[in-house]
Amino acid sequence: MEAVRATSAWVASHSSHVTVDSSGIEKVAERMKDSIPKVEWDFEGIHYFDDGPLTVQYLFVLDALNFCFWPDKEMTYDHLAAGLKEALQNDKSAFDADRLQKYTGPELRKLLKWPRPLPLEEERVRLMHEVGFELERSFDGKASKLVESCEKSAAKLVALITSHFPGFRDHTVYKGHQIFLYKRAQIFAADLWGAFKGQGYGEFNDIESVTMFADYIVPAVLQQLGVLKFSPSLADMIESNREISSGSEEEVELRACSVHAVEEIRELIRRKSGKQVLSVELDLWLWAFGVQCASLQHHRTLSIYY
Ligand SMILES: Nc1nc2c(c(CN[C@H]3C=C[C@H](O)[C@@H]3O)cn2[C@@H]2O[C@H](COP(=O)(O)O)[C@@H](O)[C@H]2O)c(=O)[nH]1
Repeated sequence: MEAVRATSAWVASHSSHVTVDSSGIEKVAERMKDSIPKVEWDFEGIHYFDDGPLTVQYLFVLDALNFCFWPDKEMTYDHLAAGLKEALQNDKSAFDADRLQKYTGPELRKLLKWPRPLPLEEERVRLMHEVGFELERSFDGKASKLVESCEKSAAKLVALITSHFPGFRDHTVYKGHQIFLYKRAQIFAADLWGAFKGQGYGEFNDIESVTMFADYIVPAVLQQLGVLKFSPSLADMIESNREISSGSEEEVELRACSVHAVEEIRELIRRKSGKQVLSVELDLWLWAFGVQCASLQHHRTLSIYY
């Protein structure tokens, strides 16, 4: 995750459309230095959990599909998480590696009880197949094996996932430099940590190395908090719901500056109070705040990464 941190910092220092505002960072750090409002993982009560390997399989499939909800206002992350949970409760073998490789678009819709095509449905199906194929080829079909082989290191887990599963390789080229964001690979490590409460499959000795998850909700929250400032043209694109293309300078800056800003907030809290705050905790607080804010205007990019 050092690569995510370093390359995001590089974007922030060469940015043309997004600025990380130091007085905004100061305000948020000051507000949070004594206590970060604690948000429970699964505060929504929508995720499958049985304290065993099937939960790991569920979370891996969930995070393989954890992207691009906005084109259909009603299909949200909550629907996906709850829909996959119900599917698994009804059929414990629904996410077996051989089954994952066979789903069609209409079957996935049926699984999620969704009446119309899902956003980026073909990509979602392709990524399910990829997960099933590679789990079967390299990990006896089990996401739990993948996690076990990382010896309690989130950094190793992210490296292993991104080397085996191309769909998780969330990176881009910005002003000639390769930038890494690894949103879905990192959120899988954080979901394990949150679901298993830092024990068993969720025990990581280096959870502090995980950065925030560069999605489309948190950048908008950081802007509302005065931490990110947008150029007039970018602000106009977001306000008028104009699509921002994947890999454009604007899109990379929105995501990378968010990662960098959360790292700066975390560092400032450490200097002010001596407390080691995790980016994962800051992220969950910011995200939960964002999804509960109905008027939040976020950027719109068609992407399989977030
Ligand atoms: N930064 C960040 N982004 C996150 C999450 C989560 C869910 N995390 C779970 C883990 C424990 C909790 O209890 C949460 O349930 C989803 N997303 C992103 O949001 C967007 C979907 O939004 P909407 O259109 O409103 O459904 C989409 O890009 C999705 O990838 C997070 O935690 N952090």
